Amino acid sequence: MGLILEAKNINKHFYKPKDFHVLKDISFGIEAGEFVSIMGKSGSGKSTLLYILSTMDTDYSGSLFLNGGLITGKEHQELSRIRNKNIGFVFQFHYLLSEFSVLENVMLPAKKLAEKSYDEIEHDALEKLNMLHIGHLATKKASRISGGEKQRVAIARALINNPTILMGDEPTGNLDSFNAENVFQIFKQLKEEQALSLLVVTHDGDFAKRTDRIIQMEDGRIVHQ
Ligand SMILES: Nc1ncnc2c1ncn2[C@@H]1O[C@H](COP(=O)(O)OP(=O)(O)OP(=O)(O)O)[C@@H](O)[C@H]1O
Repeated sequence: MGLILEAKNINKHFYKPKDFHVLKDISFGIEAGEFVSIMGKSGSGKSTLLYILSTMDTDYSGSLFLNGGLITGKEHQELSRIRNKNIGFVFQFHYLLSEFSVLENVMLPAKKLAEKSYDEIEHDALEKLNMLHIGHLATKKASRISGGEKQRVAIARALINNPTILMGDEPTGNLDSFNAENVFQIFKQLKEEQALSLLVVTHDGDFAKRTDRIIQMEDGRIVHQ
């Protein structure tokens, strides 16, 4: 199968307070339907890499390809559209808008993309919520649901534009073991039933060892995969 995401010779420096070569010649690819985790000690560069791969950080050298097309060098607006359409992202913290309903939160990225009517987007959002077994929460305010439910809403929001890859930066980091397992099972199901590609930074060895491949980072390099 083809590569969904490919990084070639990614290097990144931080220049303040002094020159720090944080990512050192990172090259790897993710195949369609692959579930990959990134592990490594604190400070090894995992989040920095993930923000480049998710196109949120453009300050690096090297090349990034998404679905075979070169992403590196695209201007801001086009990049933002490519990201919104193709990449779902789940953070450690859910970042839901607390005064909005669950349904409105999930609909937001699709409204921004503006490719469908309001009714279609609402229908899609309910479908995602039902798939994650939280359809009954649709009209509740985001501030009124539990932590585990909030993370599932965040996943539904990340899926609303039917991305080709879902990325997560410690998506289970704030959750108790029950809810963390729930999130893992959702990711596994997305891979198995929808052939979604997943890339997740995690400190949780139990989570990582059940993914297809672990990318081990050390001091800004991939040392094992
Ligand atoms: N904006 C920045 N300016 C300078 N240095 C930074 C900046 N952001 C991160 N760093 C440094 O880059 C290195 C890698 O950071 P990064 O957050 O990618 O690590 P990580 O492996 O994700 O760590 P953790 O597991 O603790 O989240 C660290 O040494 C960090 O201090």
